[in-house]
Amino acid sequence: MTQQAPTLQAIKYERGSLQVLDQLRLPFETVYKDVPNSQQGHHVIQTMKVRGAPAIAIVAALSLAVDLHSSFSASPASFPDATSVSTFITTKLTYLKTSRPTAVNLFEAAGRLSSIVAAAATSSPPATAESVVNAYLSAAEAMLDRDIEDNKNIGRHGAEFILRHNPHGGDMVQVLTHCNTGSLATAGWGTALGIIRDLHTHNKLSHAFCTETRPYNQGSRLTAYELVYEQIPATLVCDSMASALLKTKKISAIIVGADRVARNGDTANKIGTYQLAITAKFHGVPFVVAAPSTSIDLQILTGDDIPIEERNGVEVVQNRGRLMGSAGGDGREGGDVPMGTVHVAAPGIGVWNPAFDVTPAHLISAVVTERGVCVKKAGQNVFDLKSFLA
Ligand SMILES: CSC[C@H]1O[C@H](OP(=O)(O)O)[C@H](O)[C@@H]1O
Repeated sequence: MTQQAPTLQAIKYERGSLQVLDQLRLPFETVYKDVPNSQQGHHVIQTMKVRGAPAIAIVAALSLAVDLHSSFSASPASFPDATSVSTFITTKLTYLKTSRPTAVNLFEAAGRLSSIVAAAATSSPPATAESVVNAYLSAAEAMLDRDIEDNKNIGRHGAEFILRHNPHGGDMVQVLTHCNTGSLATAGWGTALGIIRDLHTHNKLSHAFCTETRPYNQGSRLTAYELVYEQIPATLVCDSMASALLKTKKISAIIVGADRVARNGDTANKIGTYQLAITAKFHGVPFVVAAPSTSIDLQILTGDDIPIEERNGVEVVQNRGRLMGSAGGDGREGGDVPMGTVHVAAPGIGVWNPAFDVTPAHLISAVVTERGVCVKKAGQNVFDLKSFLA
């Protein structure tokens, strides 16, 4: 077994304090940004200083935890009873849910935390403001360890599946992944990248390929950073190289994350995922979606109903990186764009910038969760995730 290097930490939390690694500044600068309240939580999520479906939910919940802890500590009189606390929490959760629309984890967490708070506020013996505050803090804080535990299980289940379904045989695999699904998208270890970590830890990974993942470059800036940091054998490819890679290299599987999986298995994930699934099908390569069960939205029957975030076109026409020969970055401190942003497109051109696309279930080989691997029944083109999660 390969010695596990410490994985990067996107989120630093202790009661009363939250910091997030500013991912707009990676891989060139490691800067942690304080998140003292829900408004800043909304900001760091919306500007993608922190991103990744699980991380979005966790940072939203913990930004409210810090907000609630400091507000209650500073002025207990502002919270005369349990109802005043639950109203504060519900209002802030409603606001945090407006930060980004596609990743269902944020909405699942908000719903679950609201239920916990409502139960605490109506419990007997009669609830107090403090008892409801503590109920929220405990539930929000538990998300950190739970996410890491889920990701370790996803890694184990996914690695077993990929080794068992390697189209090239043998006990070592080469895989391709898209976007960033590692410690920078979660509380730690990661989902699709967690599978890669598990394979590497057990000496079953001969090589990992990652796409740059235009336009935000989660692959070249974040996944490549994680892989290099942990000395996992890896190669960066342009998004446009994926089909040529599958044609010329013995790729055992394509592994991706998910922002929202519909009940039938249709999956919304980073833009570019759909075309990877198409080329995987063409080349007979297993296409594996890795996500915690909190990314599965049983309320949505098919991918047609998944809201797809469209982001500002500036993210397409401006490239991110370090200006060569510069002191590093564009000189703006704490801006909402990555360091060294340069304009790379003809001024005046129109831009379409959907942040996600939907991969239909019939192109997906398996949905790997912390509970195990869901596959389609023989002859079926869709998954039955409701039964799988029952
Ligand atoms: C485990 S992260 C899941 C998912 O989130 C990423 O999107 P974004 O970077 O815009 O937050 C990407 O789609 C990942 O696959």
